Amino acid sequence: MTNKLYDTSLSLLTDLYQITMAYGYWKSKTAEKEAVFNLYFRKNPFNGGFTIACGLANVIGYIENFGFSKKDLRYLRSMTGNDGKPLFEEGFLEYLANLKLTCDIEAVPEGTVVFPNEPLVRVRGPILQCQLLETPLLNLINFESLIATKAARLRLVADTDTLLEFGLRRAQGVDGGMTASRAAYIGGCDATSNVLAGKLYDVPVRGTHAHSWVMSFDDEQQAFDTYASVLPNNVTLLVDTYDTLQGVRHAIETGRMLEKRGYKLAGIRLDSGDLAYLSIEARKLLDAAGFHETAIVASNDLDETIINSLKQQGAKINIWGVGTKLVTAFDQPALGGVYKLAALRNESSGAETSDHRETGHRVTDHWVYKMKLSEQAIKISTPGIQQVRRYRDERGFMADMIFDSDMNETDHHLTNKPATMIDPLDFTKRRRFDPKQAYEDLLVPVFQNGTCVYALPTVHEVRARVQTQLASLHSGVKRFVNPHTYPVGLEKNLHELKTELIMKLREGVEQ
Ligand SMILES: Nc1ncnc2c1ncn2[C@@H]1O[C@H](COP(=O)(O)OP(=O)(O)OP(=O)(O)O)[C@@H](O)[C@H]1O
Ligand SMILES: O=P(O)(O)OC[C@H]1O[C@H](OP(=O)(O)OP(=O)(O)O)[C@H](O)[C@@H]1O
Ligand SMILES: O=C(O)c1cccnc1
Repeated sequence: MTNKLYDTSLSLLTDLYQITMAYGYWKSKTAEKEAVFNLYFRKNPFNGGFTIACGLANVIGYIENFGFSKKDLRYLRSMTGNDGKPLFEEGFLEYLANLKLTCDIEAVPEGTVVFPNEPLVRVRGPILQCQLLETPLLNLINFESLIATKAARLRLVADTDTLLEFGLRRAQGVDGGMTASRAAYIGGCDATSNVLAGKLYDVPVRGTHAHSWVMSFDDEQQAFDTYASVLPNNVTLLVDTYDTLQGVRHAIETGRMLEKRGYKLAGIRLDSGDLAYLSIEARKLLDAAGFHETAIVASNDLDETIINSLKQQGAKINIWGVGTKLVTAFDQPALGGVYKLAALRNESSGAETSDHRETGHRVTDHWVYKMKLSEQAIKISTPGIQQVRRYRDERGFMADMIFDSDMNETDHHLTNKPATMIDPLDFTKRRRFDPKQAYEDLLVPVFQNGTCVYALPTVHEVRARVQTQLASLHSGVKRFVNPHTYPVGLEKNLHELKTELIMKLREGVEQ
């Protein structure tokens, strides 16, 4: 289990409207009505072609600790409406005091490559409970997935070089720093400078030293020698405080002293100036002095574009330290994940309900399917108890098909007959998948009836998963400029259900 940063209950970490809606459900006696919500995003971040799912471990921690404490309830009791009277009645607060989550939750494992419109989390349970989870789930999944994706992009350009996350000082607050360090490691960083992330999340911790160390001595050589004497087994010297190449010469002197003592100069760090030119010149000096194994670390407002450019310029950099632009997801500060109601339990037994007749849907099953209309096609939600089937062949991932795992006909269809996937942008484009085609269903059970049934992988296993997932992805999807769109579509029955529902809802609006 992931260690907790906070020991207090986080059940009030939600938007007020979730609690007022919960009150509404309780008051109108619909709190227990079974609902299904899907969490998904609509666009890959950073104009990229993929996203890395991340944040599930913290979601599990949040849910396992869910509960309204006495202090939470006291606060809710103190809340008032426009008339100055209490917002919530006592019976509701008692209900919250005894509330235990009983939801079923399915989710895509952390470290999985995911794409727009695919459910990353599916929550099924009493609507009041599902509703209370909306904001925290989005908060936890959006940010970590964003940072894991940024780190994965950095890893793609850094290739086999070492990648260090240095962002804590520029991160958005304590939790922004903590979760960013975890997600950055998962996405592909090798270590963080954040010591608490090391302790709580088992992320490896690394670091060099700051300019202040050099500035606190009368001269740079003395600063380097003293540092090396104190920590001979961890010497990476920051060489740009005064004159970078002179700093490299001083570092070489310190390296000679270290070698006499049986240690090595692990590295030098460049933090300003032309990093291509300076790294090439520094490498020449180090090599000429026999320090072939001394690494060159670079930092200074780096991101994947600058690293790419530096590599193209032939920079001799082995280790990249990336802070601000990684942990703040500088060029896109949020992933726009949303959480939408997709179905409600059909409580009228047996026969079709009027809702079903309205949708014209031919399956007389357990659900009343729900969707949100919008003028913008991208904002129309997809109904259904969604699952994602990822087909693959020997070359890697082929396509992802979103289907309704509760439609009996569909299940039968999927297991025994070729499945048809419809391109959301052009309904005439269809792909057929043989039932024997290798596949993996992405959503796995995480909570059943409120109990965690998921064996959480270690952060190291999740990090390794990112790399195997990316290796299965076509290089065109991974390129940064105009990436190829990975095929994601709706299974035919789900597509037809969605189309019928849109038509019916539009007719209803026109009348
Ligand atoms: N050869 C290069 N090609 C592309 N970008 C580079 C190159 N060298 C450095 N950069 C990047 O250019 C940006 C500005 O670098 P510069 O050294 O001018 O920074 P600075 O912050 O002004 O310097 P200082 O830290 O001394 O104030 C940084 O993001 C840095 O990573
Ligand atoms: O540049 P980032 O990607 O955010 O990486 C972290 C930065 O933090 C440190 O700088 P410091 O706080 O000392 O400031 P300065 O180097 O900009 O003066 C370090 O020297 C890096 O430059
Ligand atoms: O260890 C480092 O070099 C470091 C740590 C934090 C920020 N910048 C650099």
